[in-house]
Amino acid sequence: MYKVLVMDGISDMGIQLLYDAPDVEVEKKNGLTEDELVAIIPQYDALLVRSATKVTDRIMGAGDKLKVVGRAGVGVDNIDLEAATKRGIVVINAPDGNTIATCELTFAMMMSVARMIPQAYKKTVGGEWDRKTFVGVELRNKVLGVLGMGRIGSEVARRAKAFGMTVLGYDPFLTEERAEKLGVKLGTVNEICAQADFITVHTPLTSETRHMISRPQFELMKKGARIINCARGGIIDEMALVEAIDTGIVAGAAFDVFEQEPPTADHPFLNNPRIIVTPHLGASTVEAQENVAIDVSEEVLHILRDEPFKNAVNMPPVPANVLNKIQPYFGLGVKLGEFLGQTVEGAISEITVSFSGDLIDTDTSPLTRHIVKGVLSHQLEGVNIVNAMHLAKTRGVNIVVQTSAASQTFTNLITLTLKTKSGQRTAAGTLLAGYGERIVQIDQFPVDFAPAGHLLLISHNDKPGIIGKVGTLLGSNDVNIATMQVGRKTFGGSAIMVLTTDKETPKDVIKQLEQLPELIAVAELTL
Ligand SMILES: NC(=O)c1ccc[n+]([C@@H]2O[C@H](COP(=O)([O-])OP(=O)(O)OC[C@H]3O[C@@H](n4cnc5c(N)ncnc54)[C@H](O)[C@@H]3O)[C@@H](O)[C@H]2O)c1
Ligand SMILES: O=C(O)CC[C@@H](O)C(=O)O
Repeated sequence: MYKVLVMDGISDMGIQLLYDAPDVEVEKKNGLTEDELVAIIPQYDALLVRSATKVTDRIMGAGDKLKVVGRAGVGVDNIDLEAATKRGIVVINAPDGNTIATCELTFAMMMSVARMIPQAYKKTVGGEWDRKTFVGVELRNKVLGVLGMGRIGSEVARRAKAFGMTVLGYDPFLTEERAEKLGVKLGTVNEICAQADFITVHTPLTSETRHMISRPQFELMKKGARIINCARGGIIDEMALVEAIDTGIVAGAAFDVFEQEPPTADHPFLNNPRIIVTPHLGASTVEAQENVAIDVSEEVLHILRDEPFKNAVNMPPVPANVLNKIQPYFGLGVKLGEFLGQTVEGAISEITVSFSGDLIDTDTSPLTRHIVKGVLSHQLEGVNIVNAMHLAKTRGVNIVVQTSAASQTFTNLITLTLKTKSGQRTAAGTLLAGYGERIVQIDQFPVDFAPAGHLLLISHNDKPGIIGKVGTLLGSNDVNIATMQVGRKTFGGSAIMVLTTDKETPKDVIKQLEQLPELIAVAELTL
């Protein structure tokens, strides 16, 4: 008999499947502390949670029989994935079940912010009959900017069209064909900020999306813009928003999520008459809670019964013989993917991986998953080696895997090419005895550096003095260069420079570098 512990008030209707299973015993509990969970978890084979329970390393460490942790929802920020993977515990989520609920909350928020419904309600029930203060705006003929056009963003865009809005969208994975199908015009974040009357965000919270709307973006906005965040706290800079309201740029905002949840009593959103708030209710509908609970229950049963499953967000076991051979390359594969993934702009349409040397006569698919994970990790939340291929496929990214008989120079070589609308970029990496992971080629240029830390990738014209100029500019801005690699094909032609710096290069220093006449492009990467 498998024992399943269900926390956080997950829908009973949704887990009926588990109650009905002859080989499962279900127990429901709420509000346990970490210590209490650590004490009881050894009895259970599966743990189901929403977002309230933090599934920590300690809890999983105590879960002697624990095979699976199920998250009834999308975000797995409350589960220590690394700890689960380390212990062979499968973590599953339910990515589709709350899309409509969150999309509809976004619309409710957009209409509420347009018509100030919560503020009007508060005054009316307080005994005031104030019809002058609450003159709102219509959605029809307005421009809606949608940042993040995945499951929820696409549904929001569809509904906005029905309201007669023009929709501008931005998503690094949105191709023109898909945008056209959705009736969405593509734009950059800054273009959208400058043109939209309403802006809604639907991205994960990543290092790239944290504060993607901050003071510079607010400064671009039309007077009277309205902002909605039903995705994750931190995508919009909360303090910059309050400032933009105070200076009259933003007319209103609606937030379901906060940088810190719950927000403290003195949070500036809580007493601002232009900001309406809800306590992370995006997924809180009867239907969504049932959907996510059904999805997660089905998967938990598959995993407990050793049947195939699909929504794992962490690592599956790899056969020992394959693992022994290819495990040493996993780190290189991820780094190579992360490196090249950060150098391309726009939607990736094809990822080509070519293995040569020692890597040709083994099953490289787990290694390919690591590489694809690395490529996608800057754009997508929760991407890992279990779901990387699936995510690439659902976003229309074609994956080509090739082997080439031998590498003339290296005993092993992984060559990665990413194709986008604006062209393609290639990088190759090798595991070098005594030196570890090295990137040895970028496009047509031979290089040799360790893919780690803060990097500056500079394309430039091979002119005397350029290295000195870059070095002086960085040095005078207190950016210390740890290593430097220069690659060129011909004297005086185009060339590439890869610098490792001891700290992140500030954005204004990048701008100064870009102004050097010999420089073609500068990219700042962190690995
Ligand atoms: N408020 C709630 O209760 C609630 C409920 C469900 C989901 N969510 C959150 O909503 C967000 C969207 O969920 P989803 O199911 O649509 O996810 P999704 O993965 O389907 O879509 C996210 C999209 O963001 C895009 N993206 C990544 N980086 C970007 C960037 N820098 N700029 C623009 N776009 C970028 C991705 O390409 C992807 O298409 C997530 O943060 C999720 O955790 C909140
Ligand atoms: O369980 C919840 O209510 C949170 C839902 C949401 O944030 C998610 O990521 O799915």
